Amino acid sequence: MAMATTLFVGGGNMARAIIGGLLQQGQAPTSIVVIEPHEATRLALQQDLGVTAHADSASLTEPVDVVVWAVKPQVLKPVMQALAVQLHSALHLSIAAGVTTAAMQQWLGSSRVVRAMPNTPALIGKGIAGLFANADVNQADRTAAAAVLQAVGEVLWVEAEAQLDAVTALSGSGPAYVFYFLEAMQQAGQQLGLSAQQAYQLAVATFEGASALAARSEETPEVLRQRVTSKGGTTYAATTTLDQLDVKAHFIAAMQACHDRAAEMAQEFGN
Ligand SMILES: NC(=O)C1=CN([C@@H]2O[C@H](COP(=O)(O)OP(=O)(O)OC[C@H]3O[C@@H](n4cnc5c(N)ncnc54)[C@H](OP(=O)(O)O)[C@@H]3O)[C@@H](O)[C@H]2O)C=CC1
Ligand SMILES: O=C(O)[C@@H]1CCC=N1
Repeated sequence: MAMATTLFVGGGNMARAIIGGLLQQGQAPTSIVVIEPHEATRLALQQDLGVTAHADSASLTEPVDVVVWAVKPQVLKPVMQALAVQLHSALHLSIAAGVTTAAMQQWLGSSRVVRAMPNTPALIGKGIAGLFANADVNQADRTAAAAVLQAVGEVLWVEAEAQLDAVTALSGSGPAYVFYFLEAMQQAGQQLGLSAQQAYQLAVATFEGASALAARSEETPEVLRQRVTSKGGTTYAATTTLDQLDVKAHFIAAMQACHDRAAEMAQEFGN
């Protein structure tokens, strides 16, 4: 029998991304088990990644060290409660948006709970995840939980649990804003006479280049923006239009809505 160390409950998009990272880091496929009710998803995980996937916990015979909870927040409570006794001795790492450590500790009857907010660039090892654990969680458990997410990118600990809702508004949902922006740039490029493919290539390369420049530069984004903006030139025409339309304020409002939804989900799915 394989010695299981990591169990994923829920084998969807995020679970798959993290499992891929763990395997790339050299974790043996035999040490990763997934519980996933959807048969096609189970088969894909087994065939593509070589991990074991069960339909439910009845077939779970392996000992489990770390459980990664990767189901939707809506179903987390009943799923956790159903498996709490069976997984009592494990360290629990939840990636579900909104749901608090206090609620999960209660459902699991365990204090060994770490909460994380990862993002989908984890799929290519370029994720960033916010992590939170309350004072009950010891250093060894914090390190073990962080190691799971470090397999797919950077990690950032926050001091207050509420800050995870801000992490959600920034980096958790953030990739969607970037893709939204790419869609807009592609659409504009086409309207301005480029092909869809040309516009997309230019937009993606611009995002990649500008992000890499920001990451390497010591300057603020404001200064970097000013360097693109020649006096009376084209960028100025674009950014003054953005300012006139109050795009920054609208963007901040969108992120506020994201943050507020995360906090609301804690009430909706955490009781
Ligand atoms: N996607 C993202 O960018 C991010 C997501 N998250 C969080 O990650 C979690 C998972 O999200 P994501 O991967 O996108 O969602 P998915 O819907 O892709 O994955 C969830 C999976 O859990 C399965 N599932 C449902 N019920 C059970 C059960 N009882 N036992 C085991 N598995 C079950 C679902 O199967 P079925 O489809 O058949 O219901 C599905 O395959 C969410 O809590 C979300 O808040 C966090 C950060 C970023
Ligand atoms: O949209 C969501 O609820 C999840 C959490 C962060 C990204 N996706």
